[in-house]
Amino acid sequence: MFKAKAYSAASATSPLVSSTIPRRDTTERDVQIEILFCGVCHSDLHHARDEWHSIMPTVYPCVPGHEIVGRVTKVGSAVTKFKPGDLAGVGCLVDSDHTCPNCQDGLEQLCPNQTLTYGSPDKHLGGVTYGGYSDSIVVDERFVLRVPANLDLAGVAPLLCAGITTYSPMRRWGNLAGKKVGVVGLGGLGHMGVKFAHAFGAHVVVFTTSPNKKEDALRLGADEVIISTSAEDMKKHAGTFNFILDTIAADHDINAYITMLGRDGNITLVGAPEKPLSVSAFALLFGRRSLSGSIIGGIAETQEMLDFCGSHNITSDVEVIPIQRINEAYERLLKSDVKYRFSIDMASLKSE
Ligand SMILES: NC(=O)c1ccc[n+]([C@@H]2O[C@H](COP(=O)([O-])OP(=O)(O)OC[C@H]3O[C@@H](n4cnc5c(N)ncnc54)[C@H](O)[C@@H]3O)[C@@H](O)[C@H]2O)c1
Repeated sequence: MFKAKAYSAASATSPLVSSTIPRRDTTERDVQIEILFCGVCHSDLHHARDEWHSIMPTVYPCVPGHEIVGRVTKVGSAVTKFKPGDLAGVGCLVDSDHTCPNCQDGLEQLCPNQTLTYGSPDKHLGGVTYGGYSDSIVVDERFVLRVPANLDLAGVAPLLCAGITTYSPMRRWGNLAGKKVGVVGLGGLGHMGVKFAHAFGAHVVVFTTSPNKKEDALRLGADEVIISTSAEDMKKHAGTFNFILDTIAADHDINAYITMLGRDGNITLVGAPEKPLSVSAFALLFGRRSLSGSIIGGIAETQEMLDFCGSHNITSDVEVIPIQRINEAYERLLKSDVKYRFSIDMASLKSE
């Protein structure tokens, strides 16, 4: 075991502060990574403030962060995929049972015995797992991703969660080329959804409550923008979408978006608001529409997404911050005041 530097929260109402955490020594299959950048996902904030208490209560102290990119510093004797000096990525998962039907199908994100990067029981050290707001992490090589060398690393980090979370459901819903695809909420996930839908050849429409995001949405790859507070705008597009990705982090009227779908259209929820949403049966019945959920993606698919980003030159639009500004970043995230993801430069932790 060794000590790593990290930022942790001691309770749902305390700020994140500088601390030290234990990390395990590399075992046979492990890769030790010096973390260079870690994205700030809205899930980090939900977790740090225990907003998902009824589903998965937070154990304190907690260290969030599951959009990790770094450089390998050490590998165990049985590691074959990585060597010291390689770039490496880690997303939301660091282990699974490898034997359940979901794992067998490469869907580790659905494994009932998965280990999340933060907040899961730590099989090695006891306590819970600690995430990427830290200078290092030790992970089983099966959960470590190869990072394309041509991409900006600060912008790569968010691909490990925001990227795969939006890529996976769009891939699952088939060939989107020429289809009318909506993205609801232009935040960290939403802006990646726009980039992927555009790269897949869809006609991309962004729903946003903020008229000032219109220009950005078009720059990111949207073909049209709907200001969702305009009843007239919404009415014009009702019943015309093939697929909609809903990334909203807070309570909202999902029926307004369900009725945007055409026949057999699907709306997939990736946003995870604290409170249940109210769904109108009639909005689904008319048009034989469907509502689904999706959570990150499997490891093979995450690698596929990173390789796709490498060949299409796709990264997240980031504002790079030092770790010392993380609490302020959370407040700004709540006000949608970030274009479009904070990425923490972990070199800032060296001075702690
Ligand atoms: N399903 C998954 O695997 C997965 C993975 C990562 C994050 N998430 C969840 O997805 C959600 C979004 O995460 P993010 O990191 O993109 O957050 P974010 O804060 O960057 O973006 C959320 C967006 O929702 C918009 N929004 C908030 N309230 C709204 C409202 N009432 N009406 C319309 N728009 C509204 C905000 O303006 C913002 O653009 C969070 O709940 C997060 O926990 C889910």
